[in-house]
Amino acid sequence: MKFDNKAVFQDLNFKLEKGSMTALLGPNGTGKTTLINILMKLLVPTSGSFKFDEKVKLGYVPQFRNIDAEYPLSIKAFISLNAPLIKSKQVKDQIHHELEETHLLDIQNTRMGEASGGQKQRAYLAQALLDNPNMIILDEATASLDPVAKDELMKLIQHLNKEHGMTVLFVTHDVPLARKYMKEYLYLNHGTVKQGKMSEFEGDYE
Ligand SMILES: Nc1ncnc2c1ncn2[C@@H]1O[C@H](COP(=O)(O)OP(=O)(O)OP(=O)(O)O)[C@@H](O)[C@H]1O
Repeated sequence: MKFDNKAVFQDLNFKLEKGSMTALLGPNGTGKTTLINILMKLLVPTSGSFKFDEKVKLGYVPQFRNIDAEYPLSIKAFISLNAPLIKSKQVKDQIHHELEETHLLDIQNTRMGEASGGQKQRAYLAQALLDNPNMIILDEATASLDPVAKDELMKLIQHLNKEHGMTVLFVTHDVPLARKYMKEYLYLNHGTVKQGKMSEFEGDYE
């Protein structure tokens, strides 16, 4: 991938297996977000190609960013933004199910603006789950969350992987967190990528 003739990375060659849990690691500015944008087809690579199995359905949880304290929608209404305006019983049931799955049922009427960082990220996850993805990409979704909220989100991701076979690609700078929850790593640095088992990841680039 090049921007203005400057290569961000080249000769990337990797494969993500169905049901894998991969941390996408790398120093600032090495192209993690660029790579994700390519995978999500938001960016076209300068050259090269990639292919998803035709059964792959992608979901996405964005980087943590704070929502205005005055934001008027409830957690439930926010999640429902990703559902048709006129909601069939089936859609209503699914919203209920995703609220339950992400442990937000009891606080579904709390305003998003008042929710904690962890609750907001779980709401983004619930919103993504409404599309029934079988692969989920998380872009620094735990950055700036406190340790308890990080663990809660990661445990949920782990549950989705174990119980629902969800393939996970998790962009993070948090190597200890990746060691705790991820099974594989992709390490982007010096314009190329290394892949391996998270338990064998050496190096602390921070
Ligand atoms: N649209 C763009 N036009 C020009 N340069 C870009 C564009 N998008 C990204 N870049 C450059 O590409 C490089 C990779 O950026 P990217 O945001 O993908 O890195 P990153 O690994 O996600 O960084 P971080 O860890 O800080 O989030 C950077 O040097 C960035 O300035």
